[in-house]
Amino acid sequence: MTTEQLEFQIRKKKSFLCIGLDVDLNKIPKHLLKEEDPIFSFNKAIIDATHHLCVAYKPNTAFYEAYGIKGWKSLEKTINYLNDKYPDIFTIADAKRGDIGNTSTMYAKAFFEDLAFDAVTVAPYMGKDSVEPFLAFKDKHTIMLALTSNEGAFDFQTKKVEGKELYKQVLNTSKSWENSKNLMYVVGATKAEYFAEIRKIIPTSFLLVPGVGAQGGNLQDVCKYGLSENIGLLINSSRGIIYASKNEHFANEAAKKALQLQQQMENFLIQ
Ligand SMILES: O=C(O)c1cc(=O)[nH]c(=O)n1[C@@H]1O[C@H](COP(=O)(O)O)[C@@H](O)[C@H]1O
Repeated sequence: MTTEQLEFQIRKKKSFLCIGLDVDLNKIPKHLLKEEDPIFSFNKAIIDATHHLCVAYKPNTAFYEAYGIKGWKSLEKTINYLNDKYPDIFTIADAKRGDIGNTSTMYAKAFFEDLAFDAVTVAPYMGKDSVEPFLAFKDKHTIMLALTSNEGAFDFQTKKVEGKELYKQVLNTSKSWENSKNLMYVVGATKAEYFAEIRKIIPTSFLLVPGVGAQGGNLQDVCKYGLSENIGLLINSSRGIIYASKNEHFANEAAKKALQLQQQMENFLIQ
C-alpha cells in the first residue's frame, strides 16, 4: 500500500487508528482457550468487529514468538486473514529489527515477502546500511524508532550528540538515505510536547504513535501538534482496546473503545 492510499483510507474512514494485536493468552477470554488456535480466534473476532473503525493493525511479534512455532503460525494466519478479507487495511509487523545489511535483507524478506506485511518497525542504532535493505522494497514501509514512549527514551534519544538531540539526528540523517520516502517514524504519544519540533524536521512523514490508553499518552495533544497536511499520523492502542472485556462480548466491547478513539479523530479531521 502506498502512503497516498493510506491517506485515502484515513479520509474515507475518518480514522487514523491503528489497533495493536498484542495477544497474551492470560488476558483473553477463557472460552477461547478451548479453540484450536486461541490467538487467531481472538484476532479474527477483534478484526471483524473493529475493521471499519481503524485503518491499520499492528501485531507485535513478541506476543507470537513467545509461543514458539504455534505463535508464528497464529501470526501468519492473522496477516493472511487481513490481506484476504480486508486488503485496504495497512498492516504493521512490530518486530523492531535492524542488523548488518545481508541480515536486514533477510528480515525484510521475512516480513514483506513471506508474511506480506505493508510495514515493519526497525531500530536505527546500527545506521544507514542496516535500514536501507528494508527501504529497497517498493511500496513497503520501514517505521524507524525516533522518540519512543517509554521512560528509557531519555537514556539516549534525548541526549545531545554534536549539539543536537539524538532523535533529531536520527530524523535528519535518515532523510538522506536511499528510498527514504519509504520511511515512517515512531514517536510516543507520551512525548506530545516534542511533536512541534519533530514536524519542523519531517513535516509530512507518517508517524506511528503508540502510548495512548494503557501508557497514558494524550490523543488531543498529539493531534494538535502532530497532524500534517496529509494527516501523517497512525495512532496505536493495543491493551486499551483489545482487553476491554474478558466475557463473550469482548469483541463488541473492543469496538466500543475503538469507536471512542475514532470519534475523537474524526473531530480533528473535520476541523
Ligand atoms: O514500536 C512500537 O510500536 C512501540 C514503540 C514505543 O515507543 N512504544 C510502544 O509502546 N510501542 C509498542 O506499541 C504497543 C503499545 O501497546 P499499549 O500500551 O498496550 O497500547 C506495544 O506493542 C509496544 O511494543
